[in-house]
Amino acid sequence: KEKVEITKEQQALMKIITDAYNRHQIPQDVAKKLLQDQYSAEENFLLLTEMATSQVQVLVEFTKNIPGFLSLDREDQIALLKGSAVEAMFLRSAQVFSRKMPSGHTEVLEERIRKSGISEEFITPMFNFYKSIGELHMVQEEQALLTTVTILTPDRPYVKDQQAVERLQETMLDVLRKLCVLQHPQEPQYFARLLGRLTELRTLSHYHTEMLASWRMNDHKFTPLLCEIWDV
Ligand SMILES: N#Cc1ccccc1NC(=O)[C@H](C1CCCCC1)n1c(-c2ccc(Cl)cc2)nc2cc(F)c(F)cc21
Repeated sequence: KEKVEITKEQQALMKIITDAYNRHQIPQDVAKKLLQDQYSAEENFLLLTEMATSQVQVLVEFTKNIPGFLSLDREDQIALLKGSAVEAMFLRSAQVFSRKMPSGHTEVLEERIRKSGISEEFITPMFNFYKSIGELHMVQEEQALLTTVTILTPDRPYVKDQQAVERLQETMLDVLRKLCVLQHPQEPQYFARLLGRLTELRTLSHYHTEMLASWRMNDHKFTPLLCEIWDV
């Protein structure tokens, strides 16, 4: 049984990523808002576009703290941000949904989201993903590294130097793998399960354009930044 050990450099890398991840979170907590009041489909859609717009802004700030990201080709940096923004939003939403809440709150939150305006066909795959993320009981370092691994996906559209991105992603995957072994010693397949969620995340993110277009209301308005990032 090989002894898994996180090196000093990997420890430092994990701290940089986790601190940046915790620093760059959206201030107002949408879950609290949703638990407080019931909103119309229009108000919920506006709330979503506001959340998603500020999410993109904090994502840009977060990536500046990923060691090596700023050394990538500038156009590749943009391609990675554009290619991962929707997945990062669903990953963040899943982490918010999976947070420990007072009993009964998660059920209320789920109900409010079910009734928010999203069309029926997307509710099940979305909550299946949220619950599968919840079952992993990730520690914050794992959440931060998983988001980083998602951002550093080499095969996003328009990435020119895929090898450079691959090298960065492999560095992060190595730390994440060791962390999983150390955090979940009884579950040798935990790391594989974690990566399997990224496949589910990519599938869910393919629906996002339809999810927005089918929001139960007319005249969907988007911010200029979202028009850039979401193919709407
Ligand atoms: N959280 C969060 C979050 C953080 C950054 C960016 C977007 C976020 N998501 C959001 O705000 C939306 C709200 C927006 C108002 C109407 C109801 C959904 N959201 C989504 C959801 C994201 C996308 C798409 Cl197409 C459908 C749903 N899954 C959520 C799960 C949660 F538990 C949660 F509280 C909020 C959640």
